[in-house]
Amino acid sequence: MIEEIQFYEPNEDYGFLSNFSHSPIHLSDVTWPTSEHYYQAQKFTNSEIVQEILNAPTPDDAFQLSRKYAHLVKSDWMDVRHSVMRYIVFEKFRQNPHFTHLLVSTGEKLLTEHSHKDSYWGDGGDGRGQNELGKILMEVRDYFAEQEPFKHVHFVDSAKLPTQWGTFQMYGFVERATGKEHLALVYGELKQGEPPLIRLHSECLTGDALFSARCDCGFQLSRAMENIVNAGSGVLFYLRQEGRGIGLINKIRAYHLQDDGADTVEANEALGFAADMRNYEFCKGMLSFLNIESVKLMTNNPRKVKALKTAGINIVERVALQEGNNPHNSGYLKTKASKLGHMFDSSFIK
Ligand SMILES: Nc1nc2c(ncn2[C@@H]2O[C@H](COP(=O)(O)OP(=O)(O)OP(=O)(O)O)[C@@H](O)[C@H]2O)c(=O)[nH]1
Ligand SMILES: [Zn+2]
Repeated sequence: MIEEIQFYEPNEDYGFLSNFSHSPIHLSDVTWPTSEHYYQAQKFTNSEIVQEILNAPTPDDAFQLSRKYAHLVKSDWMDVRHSVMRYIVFEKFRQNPHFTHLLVSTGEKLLTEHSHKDSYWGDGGDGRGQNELGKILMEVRDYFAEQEPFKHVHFVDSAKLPTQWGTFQMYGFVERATGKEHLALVYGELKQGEPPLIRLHSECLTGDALFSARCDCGFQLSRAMENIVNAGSGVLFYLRQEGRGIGLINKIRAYHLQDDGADTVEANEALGFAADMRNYEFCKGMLSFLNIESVKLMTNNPRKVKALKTAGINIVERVALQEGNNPHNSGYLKTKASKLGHMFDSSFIK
């Protein structure tokens, strides 16, 4: 049974789908406040009417103006209105990527404009209408679902996450290629043009949750969250890449080999894995959802720096995150430096 999303008012659930939702659309040298403004204005050839509709304070006013001048609608409007609507809905999402992420995140659901006033663009309120706007939205969704950066993750939901340092807003994403569930913990306000302090933290159950001293992850995680709160804003991306991508059980097998003398790279390779199996491509989708283009990145790992640069993310600053050196992990840290290129100060790994 295909799930259905019914939308109508811009301020209700899925309101971004409505033509009345605020979504600036720049066409040649004009900025239309909503797709509704543009659609209603195209009914007329009289430039003064077009200008009056463009300047209408709300989409509802734009709609009322087109009713007021109904006797002046151009003669071929009924022949062209569908292509006008399709064009402006596509442009709305092309120019407002956050909305595009939300649209793509509706997955395969049926999108229905639940409008008792309109049985052409909507369902007529009784489900018997043509729902032409819903059909256009699903077509536009299918297109963007295969495009960068929308194809990597679906946003599902967000909720507050109070912590000892401060309260983050937790965003849940599902990676389309693997089904893995990744998080973005956002603190404070992410301001356009101000690169936020971020961390791409790879999941380490033993370090992050079981207080393990044989790696530096848990120490880094708490420090990173504290740093973000102290900076006033930022994002901790929690990536389900346990064991540098080989998973928890394989990491235990790798630890066992390390208990018998192998180093962290040799152990992975003895199990038939590369030293590091992680891929960060999908992070593009989460960064784009949050409208982040430049970052200050907390890491010691040159591969992460490279991965983000390859993903087109501008790293304005790399912030070292050297935490938790102790007798149980000093060999591990030394191997990360010598074999995986981790950038540690000599004072950190004595
Ligand atoms: N396979 C394997 N994974 C490990 C081992 N120790 C830690 N990990 C995993 O390594 C990941 C963290 O990678 P690190 O190299 O510690 O740090 P990084 O995230 O690459 O780099 P930083 O951003 O500087 O912390 C987590 O997924 C851990 O589960 C190990 O001995 N073997
Ligand atoms: Zn760890």
